[in-house]
Amino acid sequence: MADLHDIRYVRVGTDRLDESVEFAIRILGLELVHRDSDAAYLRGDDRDHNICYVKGAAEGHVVGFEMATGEQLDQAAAEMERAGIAVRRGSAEECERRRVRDMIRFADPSGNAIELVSRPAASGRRYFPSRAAGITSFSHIGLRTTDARTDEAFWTGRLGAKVSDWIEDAALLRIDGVHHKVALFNSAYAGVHHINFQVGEVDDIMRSWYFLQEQGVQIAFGPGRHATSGARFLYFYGPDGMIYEYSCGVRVFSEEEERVHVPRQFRREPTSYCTWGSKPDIAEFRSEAEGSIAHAG
Ligand SMILES: CC(C)c1ccc(C(=O)O)c(O)c1O
Ligand SMILES: [Fe+2]
Repeated sequence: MADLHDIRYVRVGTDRLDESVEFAIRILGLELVHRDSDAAYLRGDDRDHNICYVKGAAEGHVVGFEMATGEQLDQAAAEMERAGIAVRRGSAEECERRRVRDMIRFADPSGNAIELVSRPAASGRRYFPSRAAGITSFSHIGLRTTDARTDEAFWTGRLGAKVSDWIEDAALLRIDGVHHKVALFNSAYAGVHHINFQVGEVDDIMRSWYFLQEQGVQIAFGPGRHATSGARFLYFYGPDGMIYEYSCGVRVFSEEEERVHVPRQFRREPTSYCTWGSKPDIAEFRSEAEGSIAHAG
C-alpha cells in the first residue's frame, strides 16, 4: 500500500488562463512564481508551487501527492500495476513541468487523475503573498466522486489514506495528522471541487469575507464552522466555477489521538456541514432531494 507523504499540487486546465492567474493573484492572494505561454505556477506557502493553471480546459484537473522517497514511488507503481491499475510513468518533460524528479500517473475509480511524485522542488525563497489574505499553507482538496464507497476503498486500500469522518457516505480522508487532505464530494462527474488554503485565524476569514463581497466575488458557503474538522471556513467561486476555500483551525490529531480515533458518521444535513447555520450556494447541494441540506433549517 502506498504511503502518501503530503498533498503537493493541483493542476487546473483552463481556457481562461489569464483570468485564472489574475484571480489567484488579486483575489486569492497567491504569489506568482513562474509564468510561460502555456502555464502559470502559484503558491500560498514556501513550496515551489501549489497550483499550476495549464492552458486548455481539456487538460482537466490533476492532484499531485509527494512520496517520501523514489523507492516508495517505484513500489507504489509496482503494487498498483499488480492490482491491474493502469499506471503511466511521467516523461522527463512532464517531470520538468511539475518541478519533480520522478512521477507516476493513474486514475481513481471515478476517473480523477492522480499523480504521485518524488523529490519535488523545494524553494529557497519564502512565500510572498500578493494580498494580505493570511494564507499559511495549501492544505486539502475537495475531490468529486461519482461513487463515494468505491473511491473510499481505493484511497484507503491502495493509497493508505484513513477515514477521519463521513458525511453520509462521503469520506474525509487523512494521510497524516491533519484531519483531511482529501474531502470526497458526491458529484455526477470527476474533478477537483475545491482547493483549500489554510489561513492564520478567524479574523482572516472575516476580513476576506468583506473583501470578496466588495470585489463582487460570489460566495459559495460561509463564513461557517465545519462540524467535522472544527475548521472555520469560507468558500468562494473563481473562474471556470472552481471553488476556493479559506479555513483555519483544522483538527490535527496527535499520534495517540490518531491511534484511538474512530471515524464519526455525520448525517447529510445542514449542521453536519456548518455548525453556525450558513447555507451553501453550491449546485450539488441545491440539486439535493427536497428536504435535505439546501432546505432544512
Ligand atoms: C463540504 C465539504 C466536502 C467539506 C466538509 C467538511 C470539511 C471540514 O471538515 O473541514 C471540509 O473542509 C469540506 O470541504
Ligand atoms: Fe474543504
